[in-house]
Amino acid sequence: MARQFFVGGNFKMNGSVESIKKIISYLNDAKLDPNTEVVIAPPALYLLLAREHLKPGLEIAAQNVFDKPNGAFTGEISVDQLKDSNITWTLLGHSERRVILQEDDAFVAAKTKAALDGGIGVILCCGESLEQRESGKTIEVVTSQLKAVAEQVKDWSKIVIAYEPIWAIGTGKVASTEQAQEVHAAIRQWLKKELGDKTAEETRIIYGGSVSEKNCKDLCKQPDIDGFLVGGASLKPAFVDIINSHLCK
Ligand SMILES: O=C(CO)COP(=O)(O)O
Repeated sequence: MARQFFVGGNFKMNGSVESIKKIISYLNDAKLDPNTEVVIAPPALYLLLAREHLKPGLEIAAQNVFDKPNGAFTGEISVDQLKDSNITWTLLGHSERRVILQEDDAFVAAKTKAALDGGIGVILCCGESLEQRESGKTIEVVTSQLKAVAEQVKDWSKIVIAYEPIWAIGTGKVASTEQAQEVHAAIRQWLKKELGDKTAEETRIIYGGSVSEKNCKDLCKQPDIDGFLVGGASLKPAFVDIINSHLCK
């Protein structure tokens, strides 16, 4: 079974009511490849606005969710609150949260479990720093981030893995097609070993890190690259070209 191409737009802490409405109306009017699953992740404050305006068939992700069901957790959002707002996905484990907000593997795993248990799909981010890459630890780092989740979650059918090398995020320094394919293939190999053939065959592994309308066409031809998680370019009209890049696969 061919894996459906998946493109996520991570707006990070960018946008306003006006600019997000503009991006959404651009997406609503654009001719998008119907075979690509499209999910945008605006800041939490704009999730409902996005759901209200984005056309059906295009999905919305939170950028984070908490692992407790409700209660005294100031500043956090629960899985049930996402569901109540028709938000069907969440990003988790983004390197900006791992590094700046010091989220560790166990916390990312607990949140992944909570989201999946509640029926929310997870775009699970992993990736190495430049230092780790230069010391040959890329595969070890990425698989240990995934292993923490595999210890708590056996059913990966609602997980999309986003491989995002930290050194390529927001730097304009995209991983080469060979570098990206090598890590994606290693992740698939790891999935096969830890979770079996079916999970390895069916799990989407998408690439993130300075993806643009220029580099997406070569990247998407790689056999183990099943889509993209796009930061900066998801705020621009170029996002549509990235969504449609699959057409040239
Ligand atoms: O972090 C990213 C997506 O989650 C990638 O960001 P950029 O596309 O801006 O490099």
